[in-house]
Amino acid sequence: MKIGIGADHAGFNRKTEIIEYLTKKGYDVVDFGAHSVDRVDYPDYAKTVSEAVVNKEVEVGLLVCGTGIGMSIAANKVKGIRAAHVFDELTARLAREHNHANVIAFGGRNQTTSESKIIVDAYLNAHEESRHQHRVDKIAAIENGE
Ligand SMILES: O=C(CO)[C@H](O)[C@H](O)[C@H](O)COP(=O)(O)O
Repeated sequence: MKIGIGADHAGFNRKTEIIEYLTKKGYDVVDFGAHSVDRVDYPDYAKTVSEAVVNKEVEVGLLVCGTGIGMSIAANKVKGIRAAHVFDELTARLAREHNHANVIAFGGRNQTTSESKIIVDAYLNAHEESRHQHRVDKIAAIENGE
């Protein structure tokens, strides 16, 4: 699976750890920056990763900022993105199963590395449940102004 990942300065170190973790597991991880802890703006990275998901350059996106909130808000402005702000194993799993989230956002400042790894594993190992498709379709209808 090809995964896109992005972070701001607050998520940079966690991004680095997650890239190493996922690469060792055999995932193909594309790093969309940031590339240092220099202060940057999270919407720039949310946009880049989200566009890569929509354009099918990657299958899913992972976004890390301080809390995950800003990244999720920004990512959801990109048409076709269902970004979930997740904070534990359950929310990460259900984001995929129920909400068909194609992006997850989480915090580099409010959780530990091992908690982030649990979140990422839960999301990547989960599968979209077809019984929720009609609800996801209704989200798309809202996005399309229907
Ligand atoms: O905006 C955020 C979450 O909603 C992110 O956590 C940012 O990383 C955070 O706002 C950055 O804050 P800083 O004080 O500029 O480091």
